[in-house]
Amino acid sequence: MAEMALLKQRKQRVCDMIDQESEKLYVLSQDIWKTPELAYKEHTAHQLLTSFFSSRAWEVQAHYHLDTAFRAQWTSEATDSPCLHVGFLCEYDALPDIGHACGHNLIAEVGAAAALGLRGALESVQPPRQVKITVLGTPAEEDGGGKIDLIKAGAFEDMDVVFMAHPAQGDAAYLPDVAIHDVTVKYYGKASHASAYPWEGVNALDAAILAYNNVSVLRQQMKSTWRVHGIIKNGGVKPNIIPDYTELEFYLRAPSLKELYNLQAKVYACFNSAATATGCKVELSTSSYDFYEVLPNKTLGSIYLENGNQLGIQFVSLDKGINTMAGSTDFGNVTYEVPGLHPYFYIGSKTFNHTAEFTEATGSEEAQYYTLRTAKSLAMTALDVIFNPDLLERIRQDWKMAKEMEDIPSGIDKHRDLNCRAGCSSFHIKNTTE
Ligand SMILES: NCCC[C@H](NC(=O)CCN)C(=O)O
Repeated sequence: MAEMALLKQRKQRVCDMIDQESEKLYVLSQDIWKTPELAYKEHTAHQLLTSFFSSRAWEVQAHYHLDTAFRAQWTSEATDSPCLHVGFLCEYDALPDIGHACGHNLIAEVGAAAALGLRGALESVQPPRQVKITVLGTPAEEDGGGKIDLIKAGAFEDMDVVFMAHPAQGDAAYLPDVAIHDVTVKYYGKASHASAYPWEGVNALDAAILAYNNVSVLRQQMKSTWRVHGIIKNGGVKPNIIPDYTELEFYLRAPSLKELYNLQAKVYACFNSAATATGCKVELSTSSYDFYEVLPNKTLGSIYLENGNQLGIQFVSLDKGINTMAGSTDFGNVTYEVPGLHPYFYIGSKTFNHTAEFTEATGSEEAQYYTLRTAKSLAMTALDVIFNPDLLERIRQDWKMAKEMEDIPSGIDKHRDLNCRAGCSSFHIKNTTE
């Protein structure tokens, strides 16, 4: 009974610490929200977050493998037992034109608040083993995949468990974030006067339209859980010039890597056949890593649900509440490296991510109560793992089983791009410091 009372006291300490910092945390997320920055260009957010942690006696490494990534660390007193390493991730990239329409300013705030709360609890009571808390600033989730750059740089190597949380229309401990492959399709034809001698031209717009329509007819044979969506970024310059260049961008998604690979081959056939039919050349390329699906972890999810319920969170079940089909996130790749938890949290608005209305909601004061409540639930979950060694073993078992369920097609290098196997002509990642 004493142990339970003690744990309850520590969890209260987490909440008290976060409440004490609520003002500063709100200013932090507001300052990020007010200066929306795109993937790999989050210079202001990087500066705000590194200053935030430096001023609170964390060991901070700015420009950590990426110009706009950082690492902030704190370690408790050494004990005879092996150190337990907990990670909290901060995202802070915005979307073009509509700013923080996915609430990454709040993701950063949740990560920072949870880390402060956990440290506060551990400073007030000696944990049974040494604990290292790492806050990782992970840029470029919406475009590129900064977490994957950091995986390749070894940033997750000795972590035992990692947490983050994402704003949504309700609270869910887990949503099936799916695997995604981004591809840019370029068609090269031959210009000619469209009226005087069109027969001399090779029409790149015809190729683009055919490609789009090929995908449209493919849909009848696609699984209901597959997604393919795209835009025509360049369709030509003048009606009287046969377009000699067109460009499209597509996202392909599937619940697992294996299915994504299958879907990719079908969609690439749509792109390539449009080139054949029109006589154009085609180039398929990507500037983003493939994101893997988020592996669920039953044990972490159930501890989080328990802590969230204690704080009054009304979780929605997968089949009733918020959309059972989520988007994608590079946190999925992280869950292949280390057991992780990526819940979704209500911010006081039923509007949808990636809309101007959601941008307004993520910058509102009303979002603060829900944001800090989520941070408290995450930190309390980490506390349970620290003070109950059996949980860590169960978490690891869940993780091993989840990974075994997903047999990545052989020959695919982890975190390499699937393009290497499916005829993509080039693969380049922007703005890394290496
Ligand atoms: N090119 C990757 C797009 C990722 C994007 N992620 C989300 O919306 C999740 C929340 N940021 C997506 O379209 O799923």
